[in-house]
Amino acid sequence: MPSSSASSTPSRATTSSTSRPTPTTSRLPSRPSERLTDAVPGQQALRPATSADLPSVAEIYLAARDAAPMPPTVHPPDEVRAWVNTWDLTRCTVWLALEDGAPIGFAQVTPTWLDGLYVLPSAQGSGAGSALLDQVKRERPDGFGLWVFEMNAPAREFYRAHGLVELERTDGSANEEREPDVKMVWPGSDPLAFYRSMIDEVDELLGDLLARRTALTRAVQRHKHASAHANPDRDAHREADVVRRVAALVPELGEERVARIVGAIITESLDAARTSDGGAGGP
Ligand SMILES: O=C(O)C(=O)C[C@]1(C(=O)O)C=C[C@@H](O)C=C1
Repeated sequence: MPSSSASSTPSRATTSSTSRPTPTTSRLPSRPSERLTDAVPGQQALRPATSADLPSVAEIYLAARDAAPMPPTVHPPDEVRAWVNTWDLTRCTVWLALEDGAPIGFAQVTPTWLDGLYVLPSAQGSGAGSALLDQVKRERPDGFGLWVFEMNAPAREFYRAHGLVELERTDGSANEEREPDVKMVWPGSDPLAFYRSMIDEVDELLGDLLARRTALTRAVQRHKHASAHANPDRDAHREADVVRRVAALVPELGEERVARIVGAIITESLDAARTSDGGAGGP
């Protein structure tokens, strides 16, 4: 079943890829200063959910998902109900939107992710989605991320209209539904710090990958030299093949730029292989 966990900043590996917001569109103005804890007849209110609310939360989730342009849930409704019932409200916060005291929507938040924001189809356009999102922004002033299915155009538009930014797209191979999705972020009160901390995380991965790749270039070179290979240093055909494969993964850069990047990596790896043993190159 889907689960969520927290990380210092949003990253693909730590989100529940099944949490998909519904297309909540706000016709009423959002009310950022509103912090109601008690229901007022005829009006909407927000309050944190308790475990006693989880059955209602599950029904909102099922109804909202059903009506949204989202793929069907992989799990049958009773499994979804049982899963929602396991949510640990000491590890995530669930905010409820209420109308006349009855739950009409909810937002599930971890320290760095908005794992889900769903509003009953009958309450969409009532401002409940905006009120929930404003509450999440107040609670997470340093920013947060979320995943939304690419096909869920109304939800993406809703988030864009509320200042969230689309950052990454996937082919869906990592989510349960196998549907392309999009990572969106709200960069919080200090966007530069938010984006930089995300860059730091990616750079860490990049550094690990560079270390692994450099070690492999060294190992291939040693093998080629030891076996008197016909083409011991550069192999243009092989490099062109590498560039094609990498470029297919980064269409935004295009083959020419990728060729320059891959060329620099190989040149510097070959240089490192010649000038030191690097310790981890293996036999
Ligand atoms: O595949 C090889 O033959 C290598 O030597 C490895 C490698 C690389 O690092 O990918 C390095 C140099 C060659 O020009 C092609 C590729």
